[in-house]
Amino acid sequence: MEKKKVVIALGHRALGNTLPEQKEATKRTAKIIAQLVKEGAEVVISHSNAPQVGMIHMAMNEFGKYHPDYTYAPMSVCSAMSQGYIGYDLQNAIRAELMKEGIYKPVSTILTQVTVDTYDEAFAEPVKVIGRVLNEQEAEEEENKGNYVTKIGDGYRRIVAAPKPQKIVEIDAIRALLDAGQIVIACGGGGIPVLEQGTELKGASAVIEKDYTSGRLAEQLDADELLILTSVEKVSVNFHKQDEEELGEISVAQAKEYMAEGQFEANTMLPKIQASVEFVEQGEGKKAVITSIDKAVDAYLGRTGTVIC
Ligand SMILES: Nc1ncnc2c1ncn2[C@@H]1O[C@H](COP(=O)(O)OP(=O)(O)O)[C@@H](O)[C@H]1O
Ligand SMILES: NC(=O)OP(=O)(O)O
Repeated sequence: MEKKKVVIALGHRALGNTLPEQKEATKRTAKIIAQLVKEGAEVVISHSNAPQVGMIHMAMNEFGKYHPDYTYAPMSVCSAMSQGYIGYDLQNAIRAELMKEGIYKPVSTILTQVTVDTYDEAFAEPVKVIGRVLNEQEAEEEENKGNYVTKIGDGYRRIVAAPKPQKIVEIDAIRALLDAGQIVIACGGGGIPVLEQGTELKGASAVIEKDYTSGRLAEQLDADELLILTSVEKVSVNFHKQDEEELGEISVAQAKEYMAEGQFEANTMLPKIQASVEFVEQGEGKKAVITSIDKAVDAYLGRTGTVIC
């Protein structure tokens, strides 16, 4: 059995949107992670957090209404809470599945901070959708608080800045655990965004795109593979058009051509392709795979998914 160092990026489908959904979804996801471990994958897991961070932010602000000395809950604090909440469900579910398989491996969640650039242009143009669908009145209330919203379909969603990840502050701790044969959940929700100010790290009002951070994590751990688990088995060109075509194995050059043609939707598929390309360009033999959570094991074994290498 081939041992491979794999960074797994879990999307919405692997986690669900609400508390009960997350409890169930993480159990299903944990079974898949345990299968990957059985197949020889040494895994570090990162994950989405947009629904959860939005929910936490809303709950914190609701709580504040009843406390006169309450201050606005910073997005960075909500990101930290989302890492703890998702990590808690995920690490327990993975631990249980590994035990069922007779595998002993400690599983832990590392609260991970990721630096961003104060001058990142993303701060001027919020695009990252978080939280649940809002009605018109709720959207107006958010705007009155100084938050941003966008109309999607019949409703509204909150949007925040999504600056690019720079340094993963806790990378040495993540690497030490991985090297010790342990399973690590890290960089959840793209990492808690922080600004470096001298010796201090100051929380930034943003949510980092987890696909970009996952790519950065895979680079810094010198992983063999970046496995992005989303809701489609394969990436398509001409997506949702009559001549839609699913992609199997493509080269970095092909991926770049498709990106230049605008084949991938910004803020959903484009970050996955971009992160894959940047990771694969790091060195000989690196591979990025994009597939659905349900097909993860097949894709890991080379039987499906869109592979960029
Ligand atoms: N070219 C494309 N090929 C396949 N899926 C695409 C494409 N462009 C956009 N998508 C959409 O991207 C979605 C995955 O992105 P997103 O929901 O942000 O993922 P996740 O939460 O899993 O990270 C798919 O469900 C699909 O609807
Ligand atoms: N932080 C992040 O990228 O979350 P989503 O994948 O849920 O948008």
